[in-house]
Amino acid sequence: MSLLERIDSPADLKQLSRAELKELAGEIRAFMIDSVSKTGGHLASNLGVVELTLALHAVYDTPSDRIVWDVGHQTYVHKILTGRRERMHTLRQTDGLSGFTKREESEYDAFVAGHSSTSISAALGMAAAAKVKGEDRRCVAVIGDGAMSAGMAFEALNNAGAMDANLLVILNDNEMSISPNVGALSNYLTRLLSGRVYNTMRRQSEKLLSGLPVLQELAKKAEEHMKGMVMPGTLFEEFGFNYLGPIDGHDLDALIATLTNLKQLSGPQFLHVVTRKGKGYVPAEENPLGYHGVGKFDPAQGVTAKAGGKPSYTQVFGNWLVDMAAADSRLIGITPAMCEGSGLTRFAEQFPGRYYDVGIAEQHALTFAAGMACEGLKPVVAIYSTFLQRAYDQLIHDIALQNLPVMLAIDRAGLVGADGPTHAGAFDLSFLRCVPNMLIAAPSDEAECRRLLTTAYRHDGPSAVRYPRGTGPGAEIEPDLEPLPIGKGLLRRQGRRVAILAFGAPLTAALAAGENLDASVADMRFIKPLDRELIQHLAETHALLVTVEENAVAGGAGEAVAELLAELGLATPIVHLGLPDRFIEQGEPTVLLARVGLDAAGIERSVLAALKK
Ligand SMILES: Cc1ncc(C[n+]2csc(CCOP(=O)(O)OP(=O)(O)O)c2C)c(N)n1
Ligand SMILES: CC(=O)[C@@H](O)[C@H](O)COP(=O)(O)O
Ligand SMILES: [Mg+2]
Repeated sequence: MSLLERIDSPADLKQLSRAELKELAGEIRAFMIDSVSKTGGHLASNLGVVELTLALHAVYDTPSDRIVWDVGHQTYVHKILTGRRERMHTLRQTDGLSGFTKREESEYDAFVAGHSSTSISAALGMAAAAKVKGEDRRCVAVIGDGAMSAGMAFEALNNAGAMDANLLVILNDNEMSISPNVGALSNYLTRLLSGRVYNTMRRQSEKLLSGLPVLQELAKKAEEHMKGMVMPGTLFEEFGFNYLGPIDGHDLDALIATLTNLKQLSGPQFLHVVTRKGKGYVPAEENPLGYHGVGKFDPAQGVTAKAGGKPSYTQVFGNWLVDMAAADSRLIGITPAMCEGSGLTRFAEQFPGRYYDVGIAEQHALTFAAGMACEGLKPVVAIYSTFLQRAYDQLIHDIALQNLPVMLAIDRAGLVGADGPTHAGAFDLSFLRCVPNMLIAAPSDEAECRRLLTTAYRHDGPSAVRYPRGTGPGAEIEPDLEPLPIGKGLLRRQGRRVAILAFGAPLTAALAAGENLDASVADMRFIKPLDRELIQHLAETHALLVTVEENAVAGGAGEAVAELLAELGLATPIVHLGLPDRFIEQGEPTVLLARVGLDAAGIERSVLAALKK
């Protein structure tokens, strides 16, 4: 029996000798590489935190002590150690384990994550709650150097450093976000590690430590291991934390000794740990970006690039951006730390002077774009629907209120599959369409995507084009940069009695359902402004209208159509198909769409049920 097979909870871990823990780290890595190669997942980040996770569960008394993992994409080791090893083959699959932390899944998951930079706030809240309730527990936030760059992390540090909360923040510094980390904080951390700050600080720390017996002891231990040092860190000390580190995050002895000491200290503590993303699997160490999120792969071969096939919507956007940038020197491309995922790689290479990765900073990304737009430039912010949620006030207050020509290229609109509810783009149509001045479009295929991108870009005001993760139906893309008429849809199928109004990607399923039902089917293209004439015509010539969208029904495009019918005084019955009023778990996209009735069969069923009524 392997050591790993003996671990069903952190209590089992505490029975192991130090040598066994080290052996276990190797077993966990081998297990994870094998497991993730079959399920897909965030491999590199997890390989980097094996020792840190082991040390945390060996030292802290979980689940009573709270460990809050930032983003939650690096919690596979935590899952393996907390009774979920045997379900790891279901990770990110339909009805399987979540790829992130999830409170319903385990009492060891202290907080739900998926979006970054929330861990310090949440752990601080827990620490403050423990104090209010008179409970004795430690609260730990584990945050990556990428996640640390977000404003929210600094809001939390600002609050925590001035509070007497028993909070430990562990900065897991691997010099990577998804792509290489960017920004002044990242430069600062690099300087800290390079020793320039470190050496000066070390001299100061010797003085400072003379009055602190526990820290002195800790310093000695760390020195014994020749791996780590104790020193005050300028920035984090200024925020009111005791800063410790940097220590080697793959040295179990140093980690356990340090955490054991820190556990005894009260007040805000900050531990800087240095790890290597992808540690222990050479292809991932050499290419942490390529192994941040992987699909299934052969571990012996590593991840291989797939050639050919239909371009994804992301690629359609990326190609359009390069072409439009060549045509218009005012175009600026902005990403909040999602260069590859948003399809900006070619643009970044070809137009480095007009490309901005602003870090994990969605709010800043939008206001930064607004500033550029004020000066006559044409910013395009490439952003996932789910992360745009972070920047809502910036959209309203800094962009729409001033009617600035900032274009949002909203990727991952609708259900996203394996990432699940934290990453679903379920709400953008609802929260965008109530904002004055917005132009909002949703393409139903790749060719239309390119044309709607041009339409939105040429529009002199705020605009958004939303498109889904993955590929579309495979439409032939014209290379030109021709816009479409704003607020005009297209009747794609003339039928009888029933008119299906499709917004964006669901058009393909709507057309299939329309064939079987002999229904009219319209490709609406625009959510705002709506095609009033087309809707009025369809309402006057059909007995039933059915709207279809991959967005929450509540507040979505369908409700916009209903509002228009009411305004026009038309009483045509209308049915709204879209995402229901609950969060949709992760799974195979086709399965999920079928479950929410947005595949062809589901649309057909809903229409027939409505006709019966
Ligand atoms: C608000 C938000 N924006 C963007 C992302 C996408 N994202 C997920 S992980 C990640 C990089 C995080 O880097 P870091 O915290 O250093 O963790 P690492 O992957 O290096 O372990 C990004 C940008 C996100 N999850 N949440
Ligand atoms: C954890 C995180 O937020 C990202 O890594 C995300 O999982 C990427 O999603 P895509 O695979 O859709 O780019
Ligand atoms: Mg990192």
